[in-house]
Amino acid sequence: MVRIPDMDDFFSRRCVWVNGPIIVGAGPSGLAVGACLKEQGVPFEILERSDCIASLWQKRTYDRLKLHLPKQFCQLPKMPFPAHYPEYPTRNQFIEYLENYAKNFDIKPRFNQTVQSARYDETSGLWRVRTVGSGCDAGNRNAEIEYIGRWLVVATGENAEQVMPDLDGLGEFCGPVIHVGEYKSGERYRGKKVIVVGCGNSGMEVCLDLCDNDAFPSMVVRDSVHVLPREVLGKSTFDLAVFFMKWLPLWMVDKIMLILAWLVLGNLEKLGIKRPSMGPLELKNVSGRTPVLDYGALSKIRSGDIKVVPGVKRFWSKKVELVDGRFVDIDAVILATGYRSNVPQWLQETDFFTKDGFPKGGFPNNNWKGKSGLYAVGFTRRGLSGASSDAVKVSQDIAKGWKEETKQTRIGACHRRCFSQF
Ligand SMILES: Cc1cc2nc3c(=O)[nH]c(=O)nc-3n(C[C@H](O)[C@H](O)[C@H](O)COP(=O)(O)OP(=O)(O)OC[C@H]3O[C@@H](n4cnc5c(N)ncnc54)[C@H](O)[C@@H]3O)c2cc1C
Ligand SMILES: NC(=O)C1=CN([C@@H]2O[C@H](COP(=O)(O)OP(=O)(O)OC[C@H]3O[C@@H](n4cnc5c(N)ncnc54)[C@H](OP(=O)(O)O)[C@@H]3O)[C@@H](O)[C@H]2O)C=CC1
Ligand SMILES: O=C(O)C(=O)Cc1c[nH]c2ccccc12
Repeated sequence: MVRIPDMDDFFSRRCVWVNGPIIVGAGPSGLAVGACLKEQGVPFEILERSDCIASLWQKRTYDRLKLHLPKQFCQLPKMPFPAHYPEYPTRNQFIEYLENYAKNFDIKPRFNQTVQSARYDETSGLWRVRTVGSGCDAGNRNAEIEYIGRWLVVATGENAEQVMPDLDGLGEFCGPVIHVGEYKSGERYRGKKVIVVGCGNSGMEVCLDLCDNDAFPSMVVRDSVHVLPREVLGKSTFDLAVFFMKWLPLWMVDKIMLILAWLVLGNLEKLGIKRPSMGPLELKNVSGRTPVLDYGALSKIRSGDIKVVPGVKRFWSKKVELVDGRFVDIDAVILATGYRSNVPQWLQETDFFTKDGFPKGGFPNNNWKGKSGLYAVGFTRRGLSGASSDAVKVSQDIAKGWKEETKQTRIGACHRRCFSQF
């Protein structure tokens, strides 16, 4: 990377030339592309808004979190998990693995660099990526830098921003309100009545954690949700789904999943949990809604320790009014209302990315490659295994282009040297 002093512009924004791809995000996706590029000898720069790698995992996940999928579906390319890791590594083990991954491939992201805009300059054929310094480093804070390069890899993730729904009356509620991204453990909720809005994997597990800490959770199920057993006869449900998908069409695998769920978990409608009309895998494909893998929340629902309630009508200072007209006294609110991509906030491009911040086309089509050197990694709705497969494809494609361009530059330089002799 070369700093070009005479390109500092009128507002003294530094410009930095990147001889290779500019990667936005140092989560598992960004690290995986980095590792694959290193192997091919392609230089790159990773820009990360936080002050550490995998900030989602380090800063926005709760203490008891483990990977929901068996480890073979969660490892990144070219470096397996250590053999002593359990089938479902803990959050700390996963972070340790990622730290070692970065160290092993000598990946050094530029931290505290929030990408604010990225646009393709047709005239020069280059991407111009503007960052603003963030974090506590006073020298760096608010400093603007423009990174310029031939390729741009979007690796900011499907979960870049917390979804904070505009719930009626929430401003009038007197107690604490947090998004689940801020939740660490149920300790501070001991003895408290807590409403958890949302019943995805986060909402379910937080309710379980609240029970384990002697709190009294009510979980909002506003519509319907697919709950599947984590394992069937000691075999991971996800593993089974992947196995069946090799031989059978999706709708048939969905039917099998539902039969297995019914056999292991029984009929959930009695518990106030309706299933969507679409099957779990099809729904994940179409809308991104991940089926909940049951970690023990269902038995707490059965025992009445977790109350299932319908949608929220509005909040009052110390209670919540539900759509069925009931009022429930509450001390705290946890919004487990999901996440969204932030790509539309900074990427000035509408050909490849939709307004939801996902690449067009959808998995397994070519949703990793756009035009003019633009790429996406980690938007397949297939978790870490999808990110890994994207990273391999993207790095190979970029390496091909990079080698081609450097060869041409060398030939150009050679021509210039030859001509200069005359
Ligand atoms: C609680 C939770 C548990 C999960 N468990 C699993 C699991 O067990 N198995 C599985 O396969 N998947 C799981 N997932 C899915 C998750 O998406 C992946 O695990 C993984 O984190 C995706 O990696 P990523 O690099 O694409 O995105 P992220 O991990 O979100 O990383 C993106 C990075 O980009 C940075 N960034 C964002 N915007 C900007 C910007 N404008 N400028 C600079 N940097 C920016 C972020 O700070 C972040 O560090 C889980 C998700 C959550 C929320
Ligand atoms: N260990 C693991 O592997 C874990 C993995 N994860 C993953 O992280 C990702 C995010 O999960 P999660 O945080 O649960 O988010 P999800 O997007 O999966 O779930 C969000 C939930 O909030 C509900 N919701 C959204 N807005 C409202 C509203 N206004 N009123 C009422 N309910 C609302 C949704 O309901 P509706 O469906 O009706 O829109 C849904 O139930 C997922 O991919 C998940 O699999 C999360 C936790 C643990
Ligand atoms: O946790 C996520 O977000 C994932 O995408 C991984 C995942 C967990 N459970 C699943 C069920 C179907 C497809 C992906 C997942």
